[in-house]
Amino acid sequence: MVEFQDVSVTYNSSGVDALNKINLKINDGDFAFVVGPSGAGKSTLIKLVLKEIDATSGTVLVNGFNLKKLRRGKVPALRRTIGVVFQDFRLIPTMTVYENVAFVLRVIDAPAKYIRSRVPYVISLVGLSDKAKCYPTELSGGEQQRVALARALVNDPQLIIADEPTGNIDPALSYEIVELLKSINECGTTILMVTHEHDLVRYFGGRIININKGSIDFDEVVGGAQDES
Ligand SMILES: Nc1ncnc2c1ncn2[C@@H]1O[C@H](COP(=O)(O)OP(=O)(O)OP(=O)(O)O)[C@@H](O)[C@H]1O
Repeated sequence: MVEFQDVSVTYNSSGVDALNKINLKINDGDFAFVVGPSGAGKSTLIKLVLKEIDATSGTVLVNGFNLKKLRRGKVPALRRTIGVVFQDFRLIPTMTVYENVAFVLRVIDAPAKYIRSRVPYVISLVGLSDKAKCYPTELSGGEQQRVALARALVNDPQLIIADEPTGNIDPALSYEIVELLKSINECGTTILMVTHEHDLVRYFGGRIININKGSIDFDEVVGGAQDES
């Protein structure tokens, strides 16, 4: 669950009011698109959820943590409840698909036996079992993003944040990535997807949160074009 109560962010360095008294609630199991023009405050919102920055005022609650009260030492515990997928994949080029995904579990000292069963399972969920031994450079952009998704999923997070996940891939493959996020969401994971791609949002529909100049000017569930066909 993600909840923003009257949250504002002013960046000291620029004096910019990036978010202005935002109120927002995303329940467990929701799927929401976050849209809005460049500079609207979308990345600021994501940085708050990950506690990369703190709110200037207001309260941010994420997966049972009150971020204002969360001490530095507890931030890794918060972040373990969240999987993040970035536009530029951020895979480790010297590691295979399997190793990229396993790495997340190794860092948190997961038992080797668990890693051996969990990693192939998650790789199969994203349809890449036959590529497990490949290196990122041997994969298409869409496949690399699937690996990034497997890596975000492997720790069984409550929430996945996908920050422009389709920004670097072929438009036709973008739909597959969102389908995959949808199927992950159907298994109970909350998904927050930031995107500039209006065609995708129109096609899938669902909850759309539009941020404009630091304020939410639209937060509604709309039907998608796919529902009409
Ligand atoms: N670290 C920072 N220091 C100072 N100002 C910042 C910083 N990060 C963002 N801003 C400003 O805050 C406002 C919101 O920026 P933000 O990055 O959240 O927008 P965005 O909606 O994610 O944009 P984009 O779609 O281009 O990524 C902008 O005016 C931006 O210039």
